[in-house]
Amino acid sequence: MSTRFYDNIEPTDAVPRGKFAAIVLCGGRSQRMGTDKASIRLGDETFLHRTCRVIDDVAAPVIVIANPTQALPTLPAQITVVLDKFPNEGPLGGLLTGLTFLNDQRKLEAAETCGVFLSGCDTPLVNANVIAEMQRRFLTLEPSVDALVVVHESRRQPLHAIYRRSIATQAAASFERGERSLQKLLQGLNVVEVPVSELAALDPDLLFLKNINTPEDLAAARSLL
Ligand SMILES: Nc1nc2c(ncn2[C@@H]2O[C@H](COP(=O)(O)OP(=O)(O)OP(=O)(O)O)[C@@H](O)[C@H]2O)c(=O)[nH]1
Repeated sequence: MSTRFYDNIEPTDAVPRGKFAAIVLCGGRSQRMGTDKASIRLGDETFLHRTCRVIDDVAAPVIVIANPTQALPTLPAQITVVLDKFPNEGPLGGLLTGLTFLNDQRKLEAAETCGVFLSGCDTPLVNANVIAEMQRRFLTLEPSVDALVVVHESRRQPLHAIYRRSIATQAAASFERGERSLQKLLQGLNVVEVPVSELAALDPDLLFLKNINTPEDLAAARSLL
């Protein structure tokens, strides 16, 4: 389906709370790290706590999709934990679990939600200003656009993206076809890309994209704090 680059626009007013929900994925095997990334500490907080705290500033509700066998660290009280329906099947199954939950839960503010920000828990230097800028842009897009995705070094970042709630159908179809890749899902969606250069003024070192997957990545991230 079509892809176009987003034309730069001026930021508008603050985005009303409740317009955007968020899904934070924290299952997975953490094989490269050798220990569950969700519970690793960065400064005073665990990865998962920090990620949720920052995203909670700009999205509600924030849903954590966890593996049923996972021992989760303490989280801010307002964060909802949902068990992954497809544990260890990868991020697409986690996204599908989260979207299904949001679409089913009428009690949640999600009824008014137009978009869902998706993140892993292993980018704990995520930046609320960057997400808010993406939200402002998302609100200006036509309803036919399914997702707004950051592009860094020519690669889409599906775990730093806003998806329309309605793409649960496409996510389910992709999953049922046996696909497990968010990149593959994006190929079938109407995507608007945000070149990372357009967000760099808000986070010049692009810390928001720093994926911490290995002990070496962790040492580098800790040296920044
Ligand atoms: N809920 C859920 N989250 C997942 C799953 N697989 C990966 N994630 C999360 O998605 C993000 C990206 O995961 P990856 O780094 O690609 O994989 P990983 O399993 O965490 O790590 P490796 O085993 O080292 O590849 C991380 O925040 C993971 O916690 C899954 O099956 N379910």
